[in-house]
Amino acid sequence: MDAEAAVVGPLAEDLRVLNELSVVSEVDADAVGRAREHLEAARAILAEKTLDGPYGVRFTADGRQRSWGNAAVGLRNPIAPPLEFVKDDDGTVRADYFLRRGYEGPPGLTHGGISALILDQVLGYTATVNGCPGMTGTLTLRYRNPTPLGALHAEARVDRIEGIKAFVVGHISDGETVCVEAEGVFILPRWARERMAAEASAVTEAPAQD
Ligand SMILES: CCCCCCCCCC(=O)SCCNC(=O)CCNC(=O)[C@H](O)C(C)(C)COP(=O)(O)OP(=O)(O)OC[C@H]1O[C@@H](n2cnc3c(N)ncnc32)[C@H](O)[C@@H]1OP(=O)(O)O
Repeated sequence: MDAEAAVVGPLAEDLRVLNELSVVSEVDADAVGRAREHLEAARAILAEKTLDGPYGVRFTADGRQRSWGNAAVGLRNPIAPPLEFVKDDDGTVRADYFLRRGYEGPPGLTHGGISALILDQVLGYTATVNGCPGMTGTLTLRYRNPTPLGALHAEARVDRIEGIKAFVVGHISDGETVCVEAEGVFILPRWARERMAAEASAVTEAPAQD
């Protein structure tokens, strides 16, 4: 982990813990007031200098991609569980992750929208690392069984690629039972196709160099 990650990663982790405590703390009103004074002091420090827009995608000096603001994988984003992916030799992508009690939907269970967030990211990443990057065109979910909170597993594989479209399938399980199944269509957008075509044509038309 680089030096910046070592600073901002723990901040996001602190905020994940605070998110959960906001839901489950049972301290009295006076204690909540005291905690909020500390949080206000922290907010004022962090707000001293901020970006003007979203974090976006940045690159390290050695070319690695940083999606630190991403809501599913972002190192800096306390909303992200975060997910960390492992790619198998056959192209399957897996992630073991842990959902705290702040991700609750039905009582005691994972919110269905959070499962959608995770599957969107896992399936989209799978398309990308298998050579067919694109935006989510369609994501279809089947909630087969209730999804608990806590330790969970997601995985995905490319079913087929048709030109600019990757059809990816995956699921979330609690380690034993499949809870949510997903199918996604990931499409290289028209603007990206046009840019790639323009770049290819510029290379073809460039005068030969001696
Ligand atoms: C390391 C990086 C990892 C990245 C992981 C990312 C995970 C997260 C991904 C997201 O959350 S992305 C955010 C959610 N998605 C969007 O906001 C996408 C918004 N929609 C669009 O940008 C465009 O509608 C889209 C890129 C999906 C398609 O626009 P195009 O102008 O490229 O479509 P076009 O009309 O040229 O159609 C191209 C083909 O796709 C098909 N198509 C278009 N829209 C579709 C759709 N929505 N679903 C399925 N197929 C679709 C269309 O029928 C056609 O098929 P054929 O070539 O077979 O004729």
